[in-house]
Amino acid sequence: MQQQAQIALDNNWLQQARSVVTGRTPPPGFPQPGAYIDEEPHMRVAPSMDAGDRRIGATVCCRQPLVVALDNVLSVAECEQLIRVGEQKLQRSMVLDMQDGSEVPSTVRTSRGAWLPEDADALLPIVNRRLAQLTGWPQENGEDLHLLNYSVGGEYKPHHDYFPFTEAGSQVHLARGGQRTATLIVYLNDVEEGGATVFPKLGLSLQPRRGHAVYFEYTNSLNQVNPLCLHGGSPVVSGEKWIVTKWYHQEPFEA
Ligand SMILES: O=C(O)CCC(=O)C(=O)O
Ligand SMILES: [Fe+2]
Repeated sequence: MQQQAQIALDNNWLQQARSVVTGRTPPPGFPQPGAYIDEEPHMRVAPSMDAGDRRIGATVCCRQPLVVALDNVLSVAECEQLIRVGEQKLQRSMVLDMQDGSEVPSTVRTSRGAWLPEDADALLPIVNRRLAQLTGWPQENGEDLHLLNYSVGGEYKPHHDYFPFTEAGSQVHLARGGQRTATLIVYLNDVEEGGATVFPKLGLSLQPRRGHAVYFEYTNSLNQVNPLCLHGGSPVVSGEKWIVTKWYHQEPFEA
């Protein structure tokens, strides 16, 4: 009896949620009570995927939420070139202040970062096109690639890439293309020791390998976000770590 009432409540909520969802993006800040509802993943995963100018191998690490390990995303020369393009511009990494949405120096993220705008180098349009084809997200829904460099001890403590709907500071970011939906992290070098990308709630850990990548999805069509996608970059023990991250949004992203 108790259980039936619960189901009726959930269905009712789902109905309400669907009725407000018009087109692809629900109203900004639409509150999402209840558990995350799994949907068909956005990325069409196959063991060997056509990314336009090369084939990329994919291994599903987790189905719900979708986490995929990818190999051969960038060549050795491309990894080196992306580091060269961005290394002059590296700055101490920032995080969002959840009160006002401004960027503040982070203790959660001890790394240096730089944005790689599309016009920074002839390689960027090639890579952006390839990643869009691979993931199925329109290229314009992606932010510019973001380069990160961690030295020994550098880490990115477990966090979510989405903007919490309830935080005032998220609103300015949600206004630029809606919620983030998916993340692709490409490893630009092998890390001697440490530096794995970890998903503590999924029991997953991926060791950086040059040219390989990890991709994951965390927002559904009801505008809910999946807390199981908590992830972080564990501390580098020896060597250093270079990555580029691509964040995709529900709608075209306005820089
Ligand atoms: O360094 C990592 O492995 C994780 C990076 C990350 O979470 C991000 O760039 O959003
Ligand atoms: Fe992240």
